[in-house]
Amino acid sequence: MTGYKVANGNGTTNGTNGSTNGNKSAEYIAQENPTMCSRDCCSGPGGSRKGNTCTDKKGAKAGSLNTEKIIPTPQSLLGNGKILCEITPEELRALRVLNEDTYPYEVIEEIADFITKGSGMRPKIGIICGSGLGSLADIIQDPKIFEYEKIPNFPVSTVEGHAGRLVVGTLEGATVMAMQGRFHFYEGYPLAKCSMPVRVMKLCGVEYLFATNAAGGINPRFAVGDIMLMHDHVNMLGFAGNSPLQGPNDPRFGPRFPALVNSYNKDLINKAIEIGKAMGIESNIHVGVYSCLGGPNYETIAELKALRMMGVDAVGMSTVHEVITARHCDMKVFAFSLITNKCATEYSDKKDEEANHDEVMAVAKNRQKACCELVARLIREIHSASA
Ligand SMILES: O=P(O)(O)O[C@@H]1C[C@H](O)[C@@H](CO)O1
Ligand code: HPA
Repeated sequence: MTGYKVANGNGTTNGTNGSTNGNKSAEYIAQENPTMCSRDCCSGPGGSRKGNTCTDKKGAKAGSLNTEKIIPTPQSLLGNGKILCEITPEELRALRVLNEDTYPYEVIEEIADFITKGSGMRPKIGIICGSGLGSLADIIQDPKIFEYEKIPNFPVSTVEGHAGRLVVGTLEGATVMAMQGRFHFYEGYPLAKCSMPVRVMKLCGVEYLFATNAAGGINPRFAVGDIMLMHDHVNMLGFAGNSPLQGPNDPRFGPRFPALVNSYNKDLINKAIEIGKAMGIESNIHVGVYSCLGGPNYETIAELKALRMMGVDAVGMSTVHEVITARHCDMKVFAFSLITNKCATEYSDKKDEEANHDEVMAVAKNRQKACCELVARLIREIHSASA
């Protein structure tokens, strides 16, 4: 095979003829090597890293293990437009999707088909569970569960408090699908990939997006455990030239230049305020502006001061790109932040004023009952109004 050949186990570097080459530390090689395929399993020292399960070494002679390390290059995999290793067209397509920032309509359609056929449902309401709020999906009845890693072309969750499962079922009579685990920009995913599941929801039949998050309270009136109903956002990643809608626009999802005023459905906000009153938690319910930063670090005092001056009430690391994607494809949006920590806007040496993810998770756990009730009651209202 072809590839990029580097130092072998002796610390020496081999040229194409296998001899030591003092001038180069590594060089491009083009040769047939019957003992290795070009996949990970054979690229480690001594051949297979995954328990010698490789089946591509048909020509290998017993005892002829090659200790040279071959790092595949694009050129080594593609020769005259032909794939030189054994890879099926489906695997090749999956690799392409994995490497692209945006998902073609057809791939999203396939994922949606996989979910609607697998669950036998066309959900009407989509829920995205924020950090520590996975219990929003636990109250779904007759759940059909899809692990992210088993959904074709789906990313995987890497953050604690985000289980990585899609739960489809019914809640208060309505058909719902919930993401127990979202994708964040700081995990290394481009924004279009972070919010791709919203488009999957759309093609599954979802009309309403419920997006939830854990957030730091910047508004001094907010207390830990309060719920802020989002009525607007400041898209800091957008200020920096980043958008989930970047790249070619597919009009089957929505227009090139969508308007975002009135993104957060006023009827749903008003209904949620009424529900908060009925639950006896009206003093813990606020309406405000959320801003998403890239993370994963929490904000500096100067950043928090600046956000406050801009009119931001709560800060987090998600949701905005999901809302943009949902509005682009004309979904109705309801979103709230659970205030898991108060953000300091004055300098202090107090360690307990520093945000940390354990605290975020603990507060979310404590408040999950109230969050679940709010969501369930609002879904009941939507469902009964449409019945
Ligand atoms: O997924 P959300 O926005 O709820 O998670 C927040 C933001 C970070 O992922 C994490 C920080 O503690 O919680
Ligand atoms: N900042 C950003 N993201 C967060 C915070 C915070 O203070 N709390 C929970 N998620």
